[in-house]
Amino acid sequence: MRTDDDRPRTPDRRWAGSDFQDPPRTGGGVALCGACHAAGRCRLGVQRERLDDTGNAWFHVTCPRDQEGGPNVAHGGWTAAVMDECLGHVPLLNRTLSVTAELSVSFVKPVPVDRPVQVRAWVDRREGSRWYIAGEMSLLPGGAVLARASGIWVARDPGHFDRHEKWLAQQDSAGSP
Ligand SMILES: CCCCCCCC(=O)SCCNC(=O)CCNC(=O)[C@H](O)C(C)(C)COP(=O)(O)OP(=O)(O)OC[C@H]1O[C@@H](n2cnc3c(N)ncnc32)[C@H](O)[C@@H]1OP(=O)(O)O
Repeated sequence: MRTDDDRPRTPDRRWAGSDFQDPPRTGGGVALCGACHAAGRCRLGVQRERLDDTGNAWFHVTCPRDQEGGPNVAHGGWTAAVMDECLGHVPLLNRTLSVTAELSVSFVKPVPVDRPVQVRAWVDRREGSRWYIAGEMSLLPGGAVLARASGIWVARDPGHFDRHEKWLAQQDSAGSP
């Protein structure tokens, strides 16, 4: 029986001609990834983003109720995903496609659901193709820190995803071990 996993992979036309450096954005300036592009909104709840003159990127985020973990607080996976998303947008805001190579998250306080929080992200340093990026999530108003994150993003050329598709096809044609 054929399953979803067996379906031949066809080129994804949504990205045709895209260099991935200038993705579609919402009215709030939020860069949309593949599935969020289709949904027309950031499904993680990032509502606004901007880069200021000093190199800080600012994000307004609200944890959706369907990401609740404990009562009225976010699942930790949501917090990690949002930090990945926001920190990873810093190269994009500088017109550079990159992918997450490493991510470390400190969960300082539970994050309330259905309540706006703020994420600030900045570049600590750059070495070769590596961007060392850090950030923190804080409560609004007041600014109490809820989470901190840091990681390494590696700049990629637009052929990154095509090369991955070819690599995947090679893995599939190699068969089971
Ligand atoms: C809006 C549309 C855009 C969508 C963007 C979406 C972004 C994402 O979703 S990211 C998703 C999660 N991340 C991923 O999928 C990444 C998966 N990993 C990879 O693709 C590869 O391991 C990758 C690219 C990180 C490194 O590949 P690799 O073949 O090792 O690259 P290579 O050319 O040898 O190394 C490149 C650089 O990365 C460094 N590097 C590689 N891996 C790591 C690592 N884990 N930690 C730190 N540095 C690393 C190398 O030292 C090298 O540095 P330099 O250029 O300064 O010499």
